[in-house]
Amino acid sequence: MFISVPATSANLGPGFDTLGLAVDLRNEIIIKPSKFLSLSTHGEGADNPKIKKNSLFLSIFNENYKRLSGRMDNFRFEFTNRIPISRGLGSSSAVIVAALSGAYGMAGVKYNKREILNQALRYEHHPDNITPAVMGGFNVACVEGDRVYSKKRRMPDYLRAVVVVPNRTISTARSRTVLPKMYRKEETVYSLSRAAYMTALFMSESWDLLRIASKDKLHQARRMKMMPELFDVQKTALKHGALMSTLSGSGSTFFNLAYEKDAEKIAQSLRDRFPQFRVFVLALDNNGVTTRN
Ligand SMILES: Nc1ncnc2c1ncn2[C@@H]1O[C@H](COP(=O)(O)OP(=O)(O)O)[C@@H](O)[C@H]1O
Ligand SMILES: N[C@@H](CCOP(=O)(O)O)C(=O)O
Repeated sequence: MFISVPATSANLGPGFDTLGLAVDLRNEIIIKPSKFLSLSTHGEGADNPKIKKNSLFLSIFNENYKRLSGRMDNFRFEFTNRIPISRGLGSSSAVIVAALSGAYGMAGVKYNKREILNQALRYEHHPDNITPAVMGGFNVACVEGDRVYSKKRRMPDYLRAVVVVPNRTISTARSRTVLPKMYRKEETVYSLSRAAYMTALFMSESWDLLRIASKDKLHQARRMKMMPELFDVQKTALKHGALMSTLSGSGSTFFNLAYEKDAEKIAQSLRDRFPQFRVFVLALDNNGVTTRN
């Protein structure tokens, strides 16, 4: 079984825990029956013993494979990781979605993407990464009980994501602990209104007002203070024509949306100013997780 799952950029500024989109940077997993458990890992994290153990993937795969098949069998897992880890590109969501897709596939149980998404919610309680990782495209999502309610919009091929990946990680869990427990009404309305406006802009493909819609007062600035050079990344991207420039998820990556015609120029300006960071120009993904036997 072959599984491919995209990276995702969540929040998109004010859409904390609700807005997110998928980009064409994918982890791939091959699963084959085997006499004994064997793992191989290439790419991101391949030199990290904790990542190589793949405990997050294996624990979710084994739990759900047993739930679905009633058996515990051995497999060979071959991981090709292209999604930087703990950088705000939804690497944990990609693992969760891939493990669930693999468990259903290897157990021979028919499933749809909505089932995978609702199962993924058990492992990651904010839906803004898992939803685009499953569905692809731009998604607005909310949670009611144990279900995700979401709406997808396919992204046009004339847009690109210019992502700046710093050389330092930010754990999502730790990054959430620095956020306040309470917010002033003004801050909440500031972000709430822009998240709603951004959704309307994405759904109507109105790209030229995203700079207004993508401002936030709930989480972004507080997180960027953990890596102050990110303020300069944002300033540089906007100066060179980015449609919007936001912290990707909990960071450290910065997500810059651009027209394809401007993307390379923006990327080069960022590479020149931040040679210590990786800069990728990526197409937007509309497929989400895909599998084939
Ligand atoms: N390719 C991978 N293989 C194994 N574990 C992974 C992989 N990607 C992510 N993880 C797990 O997810 C954790 C990162 O999750 P998180 O801090 O939410 O980062 P991100 O912002 O990328 O989602 C890692 O510490 C690891 O436990
Ligand atoms: N809404 C979450 C998104 C986390 O995204 P990730 O890619 O950093 O895991 C948050 O802001 O904590």
